[in-house]
Order: sequence, then C-alpha cells, then structure tokens
Amino acid sequence: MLRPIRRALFSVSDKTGLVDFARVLAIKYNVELIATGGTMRALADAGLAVKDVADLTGFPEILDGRVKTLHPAVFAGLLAKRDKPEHMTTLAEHNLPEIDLVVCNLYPFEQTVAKSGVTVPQAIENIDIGGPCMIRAAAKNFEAVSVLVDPKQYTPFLDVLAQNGGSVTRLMRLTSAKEAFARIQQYDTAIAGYFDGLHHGDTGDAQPDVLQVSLIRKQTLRYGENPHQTAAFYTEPGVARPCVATAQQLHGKELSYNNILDLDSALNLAREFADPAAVVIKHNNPCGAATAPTLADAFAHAWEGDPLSAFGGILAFNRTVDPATADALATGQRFVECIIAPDFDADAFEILITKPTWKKNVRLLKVGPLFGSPQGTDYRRVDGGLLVQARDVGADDPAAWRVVTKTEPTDAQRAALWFAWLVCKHVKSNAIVLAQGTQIVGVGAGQMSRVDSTQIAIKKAGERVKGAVLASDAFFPFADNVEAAAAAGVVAMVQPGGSQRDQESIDACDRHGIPMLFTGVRHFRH
Ligand SMILES: NC(=O)c1ncn([C@@H]2O[C@H](COP(=O)(O)O)[C@@H](O)[C@H]2O)c1NC=O
Repeated sequence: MLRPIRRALFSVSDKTGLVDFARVLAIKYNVELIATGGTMRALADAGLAVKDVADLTGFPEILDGRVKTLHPAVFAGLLAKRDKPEHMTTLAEHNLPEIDLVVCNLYPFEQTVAKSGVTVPQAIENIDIGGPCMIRAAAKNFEAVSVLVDPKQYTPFLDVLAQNGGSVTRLMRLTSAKEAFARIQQYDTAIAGYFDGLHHGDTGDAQPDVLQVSLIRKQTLRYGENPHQTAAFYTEPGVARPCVATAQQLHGKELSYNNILDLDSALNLAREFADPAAVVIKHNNPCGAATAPTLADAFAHAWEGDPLSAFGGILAFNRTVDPATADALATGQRFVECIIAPDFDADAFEILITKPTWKKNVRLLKVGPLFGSPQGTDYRRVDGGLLVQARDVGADDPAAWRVVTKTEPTDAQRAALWFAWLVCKHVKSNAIVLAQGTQIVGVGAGQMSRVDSTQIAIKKAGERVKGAVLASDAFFPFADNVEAAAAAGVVAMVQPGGSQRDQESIDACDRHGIPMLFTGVRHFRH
C-alpha cells in the first residue's frame, strides 16, 4: 500500500547527503521537517524550514544529549497503528502528530572503538540510545512508517517517491525496515563485543560465552574455491587498518575467492619484515620471499626462490612499488595474478598496466602504509561450529632462542635463521623452509610427514641447499630430518624443540658440527 510522506524526523550523526535529501523532501514533496539539535542546525544553515524536536516534545535536550528524542510525543507518532481508530483517537487527544519517516544514523561507535587509544568513557558516550529506539519503532511500524539508516538509501528512496507521486510503496518500507533491524543488530553486536572485551580484561577469560559476529557483505564473488560453490566476501564493520579487507583495487579483473585468501597470506608475510620485502604466494603458501636493500632486488630474489611455482602467483610488497620493481616484474615470461602493496608509484603503475602481456587482468591492490600485525580473532569453520583462537602474532623473540648444540651459529646464520623462521610461520604444516641469507631457496609445505617436507624443500633448493639454513615450524620427532638436511649441505637449523627425542636431533647436529637453536615457540598452521 502506498503511504504519502507528510512529516519526517531527522537525527543523523553522519550528515553526508543530508541537506540535498531534505531539500527535495521539503521543496518537491512539501514534507514537514523536524530534527534534533545538530541535524536541525545543518538543515537551518542550508536555508531549510525545520522544526526543533524539542518543540514537538515540549522538552529540551538534556544530559549532554543522552535524552533528546526519548519522549512519548516522538514514539507515539511513530508507533500508532494508522488503521486502528483507538490509536488515532489517542494521538488526537494528546495532540501528537503522526511521523511518516525517520532518517537516523547512529553515533559512530564502531569507528570510535576502532581507533587506537580510545578510552572507556569515549566509547560509552558513543553508544547511541535514542537513535536505535526510534529506528526500531519506525521499523516495527513499517506498514505506515519509513526508516532510513544510511545516506546510501536516500537516492533509491527519492526514486520511489518520484515514481509514486510522493508516496512510498510497501515494498520500500519493508526493505528499509529489514535494513534498519540489520543495522541495529550490527550496532549492538559491536557494542556487545566491546563489553565482552572489557569483561575479559577484568576476568582473564579469553573467549566469550556467546560469540556474536556481525559482518557486512563487501562483495559477491563469482564463485568460491571452485566454480560450483557460491561465495561472498564479508568484512568487519569499521575496520580501518591496512589489510586485504580495506585494500583498494586500482586495476584489473574482479578478485576471486582464492585471490583474496592468497592476498591475505601474502600481505601478512610481507609485513613481517622491516627491510624492503617481496613475497610470492601460490595456493596460500610462500614459494618465494626475500628482503634486500632495494625492493627490485627483493623481488628478483623472491622470484628466483622457485620461478616455476611463481608463475601465476600472488605478490605482496611491504614498500611502494617503484619503477625498477615494476620493470623487473613486467619483463620476460613472468606472469602474476595479483599484486598488493602499500602503494604504486605513478610510473610503476603505468608500467604494470601497459607493459606485460597480462596487463589487462592483473589485479593491483593498494593497502596504504603497513603498520602493526593483523588484529582480531582467528575463526575456522567446522561442521556444526566455529573454532576461535587468538591470532598467531607477537610470540617470537630471537633474543630468547637457545643454542642447544656444541657449535654456535655465526651472526650471519642467526640472521638467516630469523628470516627463515618468519617465513616458516606462514607455511602450512608440516613446514620446512630453507634460506640463503634473506632469500628463500626451498619450501616444503603441508606434508603429513616432516621428513617429506624436508625432502621437498631440499629438492626445491637444488644446488642452493649447500650452505642454506633450515627452519622447522614444529619440533623434529626424530633425527631423520637433521640427517637428511646435513647430508644435503644445510649449515644451521632452528626449530621449537620440545620432542622427547630432542637429544637425538641435537646429537645428530653435533656429529655434523651444525648449530641448532630452539625457539620455544611453535608455529603450526593447519
Ligand atoms: N538521546 C536521544 O534521545 C537521541 N536521539 C537521537 N540521538 C542520536 O543523535 C544523533 C544526532 O544528533 P544531532 O542531531 O544533535 O547531531 C543521531 O546519531 C541520533 O541517533 C540520540 N542520542 C543518543 O542516544
């Protein structure tokens, strides 16, 4: 059923598009505008006739804005059933006007708590009370009342008014009511999550009793891991940190499900390093990674890690891509699917979109300056549930590593072991990584037996295994890994330690005169 809009109540924190929208309502459709303090001033400053909500309620805004619209004059006008005579009589008896449209967006709670260093009082003051109440009331009475909770809804709403002579269709009201309740749920989930964090801080409890997750669909994907699987990409509301969810795609084909997974892995590895770094990911595992004084050298060394596997790979850099790096990338038979970096120098961008044969398709993503580690909680779906854990960040301290062999590593070996260890953390278990300096030369990933991973890494390294260092994401259960690595020419090793047979591996290293260090930290990645 069509409903005309005669009176609209505005109360918005985000004033984007407000004036233009309200102007059309007032001028074209003769809608009476009512608004709360700041919103009213914005409308009045733009020359629109607008009534203060305090004139409607007969009550001033009090308690620093904690109470402004929480009044029967507002809620009766929203909740009265227009088809119930008793309700309409009650409105008339109390001289309460019907409100046909609520335009309300909420205090920016999500954005506030996403900022670093926000205090509890700042977070609390950004919990909107009156707004959600109005939104709920209007949405509940959607048979008569319309509600808009996001500036993005203004244009489609005006389109419906234009198509229906200033009236709103039932479908539009129903759609906006659905969106209103979804927004309230999302808002409350963010607040509940914040309080949960506060509560954990006080109780030491690591995970919530009830897990509420509210995510926003950023993109519908063409398909999932395989073409017969439907898929979409959902992101956390208010997320602002540099990550794949906030990255801006500057060029190329639409991202696929597998691209997003690989980009996330690539970026999370690249950001581990302070020096210019390049990372090549294939099927969620690094096949090349390197740091060097220049990004172009880092790229060349990363690609050399395993050029066969790098073909069609996903690349991440921890510095702005410069022309020298872009040139190297665009030269020869190389082919890459996606590149993610803090930024692309204008000339580098031009090279990448004009020079290589794959220029049209390559997806270029700018993520902005990298800082901090990936945040939040790790989720993993299992049938009938969700596994939740803290992220694997911040556990490593090379100063706390223990040399367990008679032979001490050289400084150069220590530096190479640290590099290999950081890469190893991002390889699927069982993970074995071989490095020469700060260049990966062999990776053994995802094998069911550790010694198989070692053999694969050695095979991948070829001649470069001679003089390489080795990192293992978990302890050596037997001395067979040490024997295989030593026979191939590995010169130093790092592993967590903690096996009942540690001594066998230590003895094997001592027999070969190879230094081995224990990290005391494991990095399984299943
Ligand atoms: N307290 C209330 O009665 C109340 N009513 C509406 N608000 C919010 O006040 C904001 C708009 O305020 P202003 O128009 O003063 O800029 C909106 O985000 C709206 O959701 C309220 N604020 C907080 O609860």
